[in-house]
Amino acid sequence: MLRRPRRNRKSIAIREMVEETTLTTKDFIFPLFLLEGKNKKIEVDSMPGIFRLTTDLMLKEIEECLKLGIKAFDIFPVVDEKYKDKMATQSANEKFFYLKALKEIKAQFPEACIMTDVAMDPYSSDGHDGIVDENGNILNDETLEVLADMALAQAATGIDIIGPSDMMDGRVEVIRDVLDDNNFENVSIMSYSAKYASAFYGPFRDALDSAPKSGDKKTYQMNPANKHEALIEAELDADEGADFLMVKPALAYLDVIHLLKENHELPIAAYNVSGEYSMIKAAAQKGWLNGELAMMESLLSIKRAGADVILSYFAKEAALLLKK
Ligand SMILES: NCc1[nH]cc(CCC(=O)O)c1CC(=O)O
Ligand SMILES: [Mg+2]
Repeated sequence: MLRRPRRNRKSIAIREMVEETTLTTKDFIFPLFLLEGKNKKIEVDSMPGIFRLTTDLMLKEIEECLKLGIKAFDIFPVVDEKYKDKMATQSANEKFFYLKALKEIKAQFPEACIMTDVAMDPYSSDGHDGIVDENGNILNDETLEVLADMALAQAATGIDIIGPSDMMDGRVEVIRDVLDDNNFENVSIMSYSAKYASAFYGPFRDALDSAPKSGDKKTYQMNPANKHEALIEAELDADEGADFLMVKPALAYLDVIHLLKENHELPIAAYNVSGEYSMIKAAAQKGWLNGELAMMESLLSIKRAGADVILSYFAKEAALLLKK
């Protein structure tokens, strides 16, 4: 035999030498769930090890993560039902707890990269990412105004990256315009470009209590059957001024991550979503698979597929392992 691929696997030294993909803590953005109030920490039942935190405790968590080398965080507010309405009004109220918290976090850790989510669902009494009319339709262009106000209010807190996750058409352009018109030309946009209508968001909707009150998100989030349509979404977002293109979820969509990486020069992000986290956690708790190995293999596969940036609830655990 002239060629024996096993020779390049014969020792750790050689295996490491020929390794094609290296996962590092710098790849991660750690999503965090923000609670109103003080000194409260509530675990998400369907996401063991993930907690909703009040601002004071989140500051401590961010400090710990920074020491581990995690430099970027995506912050999602848990909004009490009494603050929700049809127009997601509280999303742009500078006195509302989440905007005050963002300001505090950014002031305390200016070196941290703070990302926020733009979509109506956490603040909406309908639990949808856009405005719902009397017939249950999600209104695209009317929603854009709400998203622009929300993005501007978030930018005013000093955060670094706006993450539109709503899948309305044209929102990247509208957000870019409003940011630029208000001297926030240095605030980045990480667009959820190819965001699929996925069952894997279930635990996240538990965490925020943000599930749609009626219907589903299939008229705006993408059909899991479609790959080439992701190229249209990505091209539009790139043209409209996005700084990053995101694919979400990650593991069931590695082909889409690869496709976007091959076709775009912009950095590609992938969101390793809540359900992907919970599946591994649940199986590990049952002793059905080795949770640490499954976690690292999944994260590595997302990077190998072409992701430059990985949003993952595993970020802290993986950073601890990578440090060892
Ligand atoms: N638009 C809100 C939003 N932003 C991120 C996620 C999901 C993240 C996860 O599952 O971890 C969702 C849920 C949804 O679209 O229903
Ligand atoms: Mg789009």
